[in-house]
Amino acid sequence: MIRFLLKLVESNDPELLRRALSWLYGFVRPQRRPILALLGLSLCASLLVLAQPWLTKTLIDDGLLAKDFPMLVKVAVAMILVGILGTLLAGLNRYLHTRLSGRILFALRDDLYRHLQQLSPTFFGRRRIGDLLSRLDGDVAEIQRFAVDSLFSAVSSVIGLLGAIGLMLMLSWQLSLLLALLIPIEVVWLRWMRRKVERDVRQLRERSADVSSFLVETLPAMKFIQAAGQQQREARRLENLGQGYMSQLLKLQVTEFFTHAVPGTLTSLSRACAFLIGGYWVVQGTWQLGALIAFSTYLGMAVGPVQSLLGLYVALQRMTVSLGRVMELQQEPVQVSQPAAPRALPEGRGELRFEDVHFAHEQRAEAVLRGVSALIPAGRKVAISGASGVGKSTLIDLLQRFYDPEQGRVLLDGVDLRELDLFALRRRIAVVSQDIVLFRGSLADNLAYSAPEASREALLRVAQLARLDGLIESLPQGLDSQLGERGQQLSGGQKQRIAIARALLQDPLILVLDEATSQVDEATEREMILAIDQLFAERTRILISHRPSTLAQAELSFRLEAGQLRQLDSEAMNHGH
Ligand SMILES: Nc1ncnc2c1ncn2[C@@H]1O[C@H](COP(=O)(O)OP(=O)(O)OP(=O)(O)O)[C@@H](O)[C@H]1O
Repeated sequence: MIRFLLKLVESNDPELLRRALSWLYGFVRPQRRPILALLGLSLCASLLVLAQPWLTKTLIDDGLLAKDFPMLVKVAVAMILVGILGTLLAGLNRYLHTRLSGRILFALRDDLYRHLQQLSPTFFGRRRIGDLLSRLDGDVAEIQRFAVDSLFSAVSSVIGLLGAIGLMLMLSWQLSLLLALLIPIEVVWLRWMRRKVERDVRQLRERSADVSSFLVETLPAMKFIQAAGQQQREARRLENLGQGYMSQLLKLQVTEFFTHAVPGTLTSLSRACAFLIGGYWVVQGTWQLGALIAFSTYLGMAVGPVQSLLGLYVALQRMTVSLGRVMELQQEPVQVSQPAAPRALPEGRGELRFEDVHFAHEQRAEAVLRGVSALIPAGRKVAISGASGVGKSTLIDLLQRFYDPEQGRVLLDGVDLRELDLFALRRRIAVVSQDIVLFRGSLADNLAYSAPEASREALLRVAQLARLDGLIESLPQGLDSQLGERGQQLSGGQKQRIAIARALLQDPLILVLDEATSQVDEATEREMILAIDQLFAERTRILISHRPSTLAQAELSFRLEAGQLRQLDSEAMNHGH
């Protein structure tokens, strides 16, 4: 099957297409039995459809024209039964078909989403969310439509075509020669139009991704846009994007119109020919009226499948475009993955060692970390300072294995992070960073995000440690109050305190506060850090801040400068930075 499809599609990269098709086949394969059952049903439905014109012919020639009333009644009853059975089968087919295609669609999307879940922040930084959305949504649906719908459409078309041709030959082989003229012309035409359709479809998908990207970017930033007074500009941008989409859509409509119009016109012409020639024979008395009517119906029925088979050819191109876009995501390499034989976290207390760590972000000329070597002893409170953009957060990203060092290693209690169980590692390193993620849901849900099993008491305790009691009291339903989209109704400091409480609940081995208290007043910050120190006296704590008062509380101080981490002696600490 895959080899057959590969032959049909001319691709610039047959190897990629082969991989894409076998990826796709992986989702169709588990559904073999429902597919076979449905194919059986489709076969019955197609045969019933083929039976109708033959019954009409019998009704006219053997009943009406032969003036045989009992025959007329028999054929009429048969027609009613065939009609009812056909309707029932169509309904059942539709239901089972929707169920099958839904299953395949969700399996495809789940697989893709799981893959995206393993990709690095660099990938998400590079990609527009709207574009990802349109690939996960529109393109995946397009593939699923093809994988399921086209299969059935192909089968019923082939049966319809062969059945119709067979019956036409039985009625009149001479008139059937019309098909020998009609079908090749259609095939040549549709093959020629194929490339244009493919190109237009890809462009349309890209225009549609532009619109979703625009909405995804601007809706959350509405307050900023209003404050900057740029509503007009954004409205105009949407208008332009809409026009871009519209003109591409119209272009595709025109291309598709011509793709179908030529075969459609040819069909009407050949049916007219059949009526002229066949009609002449009926008038001459060499052919029966019922046979002529049945023939012309079969001619229409034969051309339909040819069109839909060739339409499938166009749909196949469309699907290849979508498959290409989806495969781009599916093939995106996972930079950081779970080791083949992950080691459990060592029993130590959280000693960190950086050994000659080098790291450069993708597409940046200069490395941010150029030989970082440092020992962060277990159970200590350590400050890391450094100019903005020098790479402090990047260092923490390496600690959580969002990236791996290009050279050198990071060790936790003497074990290279790359050997450890990735999930256990991330679970035991809690990082409160500058970007705080809050989901729609209650305050309690948000606090317990990384530790969903946490008890109510534990939630209240961490909330108190993070000085959230005031906020909880002021909310109408306390811990169970809804936070709203991305916590927009909260102050910056409140969001930071929620993030800290959430990290505490994770019971980390290493707690990193990366500018985590920058929006909290100094007195509250001191209280919180004191509370954390009491709770985690034995754990490693890393504070990253630009605020001297925060840094002054640390037992050890490091400064990141020129890609290297330097330990400051206490004198340097006292003189500030
Ligand atoms: N995903 C990324 N892709 C490319 N470059 C990046 C990426 N993330 C960060 N950088 C770059 O790496 C450098 C270090 O960034 P990082 O966020 O680690 O700095 P920082 O010291 O934490 O800064 P700040 O104190 O302002 O938070 C910056 O020049 C930044 O532009």
